[in-house]
Amino acid sequence: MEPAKLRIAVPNKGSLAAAAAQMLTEAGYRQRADPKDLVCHDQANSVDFFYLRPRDIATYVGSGDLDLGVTGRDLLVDSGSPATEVLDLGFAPATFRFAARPGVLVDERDVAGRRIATSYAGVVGAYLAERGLTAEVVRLDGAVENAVRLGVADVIADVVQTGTTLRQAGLVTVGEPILRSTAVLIGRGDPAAEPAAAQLLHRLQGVLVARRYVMVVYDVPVELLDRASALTPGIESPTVSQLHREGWVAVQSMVQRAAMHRVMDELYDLGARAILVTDIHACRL
Ligand SMILES: Nc1ncnc2c1ncn2[C@@H]1O[C@H](COP(=O)(O)OP(=O)(O)OP(=O)(O)O)[C@@H](O)[C@H]1O
Ligand SMILES: O=P(O)(O)OC[C@H]1O[C@H](OP(=O)(O)OP(=O)(O)O)[C@H](O)[C@@H]1O
Ligand SMILES: [Mg+2]
Repeated sequence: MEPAKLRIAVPNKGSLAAAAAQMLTEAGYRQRADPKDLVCHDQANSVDFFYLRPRDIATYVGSGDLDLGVTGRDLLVDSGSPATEVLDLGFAPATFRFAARPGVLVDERDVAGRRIATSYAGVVGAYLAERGLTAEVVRLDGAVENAVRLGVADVIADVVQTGTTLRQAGLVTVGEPILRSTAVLIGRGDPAAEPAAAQLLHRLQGVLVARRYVMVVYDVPVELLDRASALTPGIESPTVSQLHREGWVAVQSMVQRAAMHRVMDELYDLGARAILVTDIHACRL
């Protein structure tokens, strides 16, 4: 068997794993059938996928042993690896923040001199160093919200998504997030220089656009076409086709999913009819 042209790290479990595999599947790549598999060969695309702990992915990509990887921005920063962010994949959004018992800290600078529990010692260390603050960093593997209750630390620095875990532990966030994270594709150097990597990048960008946009089709009297087009300018320009009915045209255009209902209301109020919205399964702009 010929060696694969591209070797990619994918999270094997945790918050990123299912969404990463889903996105790669939508981009046309083969993913493992069994969640215990360590490797998946995608022969058709000449790609090998390696399933690794998300925390280790930046290490493999930074060393050049793997070409690309999917991980969290916070994990990339924490690793100190020379790997860099290639594409924001949008899923698994989370903030990374300080938290303590209510009233203990007024702002972020008050973490100085405290014991800070975290499983992201790299992120916290860099934050303190940048601001010239000193504090004792207590490294833990997880469930750090318990550290205050158990007396190991005064402050925690951890991933916050819904805030439920913090509330349960009786902690409140302090100041602005230390960083905002999402899942990212990481690489080394210029990944687009390698054709197989450039293709993966294009396919993932296509998935992101397909998720962000819907296709809107509607009929409108020709004298309202300019105003309707202004509501649905699309990415390039809307497609306009002749209708059999005299004086009417059909218009087709990509619209941001988040704006879809507002745009439909505005089109209807303008006089457009038969407004249909469909999902985009894949695209290449
Ligand atoms: N609610 C969340 N909890 C933890 N991580 C989250 C959450 N939402 C998004 N993430 C992101 O997922 C990544 C952490 O994933 P990881 O698999 O290491 O942790 P996990 O889901 O807590 O799994 P585990 O702790 O079981 O190893 C980080 O990039 C983090 O920002
Ligand atoms: O703001 P929330 O929606 O509550 O999510 C954030 C919490 O979820 C994660 O913990 P996880 O369950 O992964 O356990 P861990 O600390 O052992 O990793 C993370 O470390 C926070 O504790
Ligand atoms: Mg966790």
